Amino acid sequence: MITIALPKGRLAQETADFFEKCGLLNIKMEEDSRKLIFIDEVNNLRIILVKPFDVPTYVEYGAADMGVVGKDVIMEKNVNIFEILDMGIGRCFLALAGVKGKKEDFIRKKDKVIATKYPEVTREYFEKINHQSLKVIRLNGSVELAPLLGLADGIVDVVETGRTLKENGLEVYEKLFDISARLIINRASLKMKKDLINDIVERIERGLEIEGAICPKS
Ligand SMILES: Nc1ncnc2c1ncn2[C@@H]1O[C@H](COP(=O)(O)OP(=O)(O)OP(=O)(O)O)[C@@H](O)[C@H]1O
Ligand SMILES: O=P(O)(O)OC[C@H]1O[C@H](OP(=O)(O)OP(=O)(O)O)[C@H](O)[C@@H]1O
Repeated sequence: MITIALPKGRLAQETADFFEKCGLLNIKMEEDSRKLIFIDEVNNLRIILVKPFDVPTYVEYGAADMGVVGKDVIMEKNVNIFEILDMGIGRCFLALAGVKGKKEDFIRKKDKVIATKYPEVTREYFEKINHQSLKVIRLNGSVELAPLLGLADGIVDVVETGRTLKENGLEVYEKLFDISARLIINRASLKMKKDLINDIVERIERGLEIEGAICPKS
């Protein structure tokens, strides 16, 4: 049996629909259900629902053989997993943003404070551009409030339509990375359950109508 960790939240429905389309989900997951674990006897699959930031943890430790998670989370958590496929869903981008019209002030400021759900990605980015004095404040959501209330000079956050930034008087200063949901695999499972995993990956690839990017043969 293969255990797949799917993210609760905004990616949940799209991922479940996609798996269904690939013939990989022969069970009904009621939207208002509180169940976190589902068995698909037909496909010999166990589906677990976890918080997006916990998907890589379940996969890294082998509690799940595979999982679906945003590239933003993979970058932030820096876990030892195998990222096999871009599923092309949950498209958005990570951006550095701040108060509209204040980008030049932001650039000139020496001791910058950035609020974000992605402290690691943020530190790495500012290191890469050789910015010396940075304070990162970790928030869990509504990050756009931080520059408005003087908590931070800017934010690093996910942008999809740009509506949240716009409605709060902010703008993108710099686009950092394109994001989409990825299929990730536990490294041991990749070896021990190679055939079962290859079968799932192939079905997903067929669903994506792409070729290549299959499990390494070793
Ligand atoms: N507009 C968007 N805002 C945030 N994430 C998005 C958006 N569009 C796509 N995504 C992707 O969806 C994933 C899950 O987003 P979601 O908002 O459900 O999780 P979360 O904010 O990490 O969870 P929680 O609300 O529990 O903190 C993100 O990691 C990202 O890859
Ligand atoms: O560009 P947009 O289409 O407006 O989407 C981006 C917004 O969506 C996410 O927030 P979410 O709704 O997950 O709420 P949160 O602030 O609690 O993270 C993200 O953190 C942005 O705030």
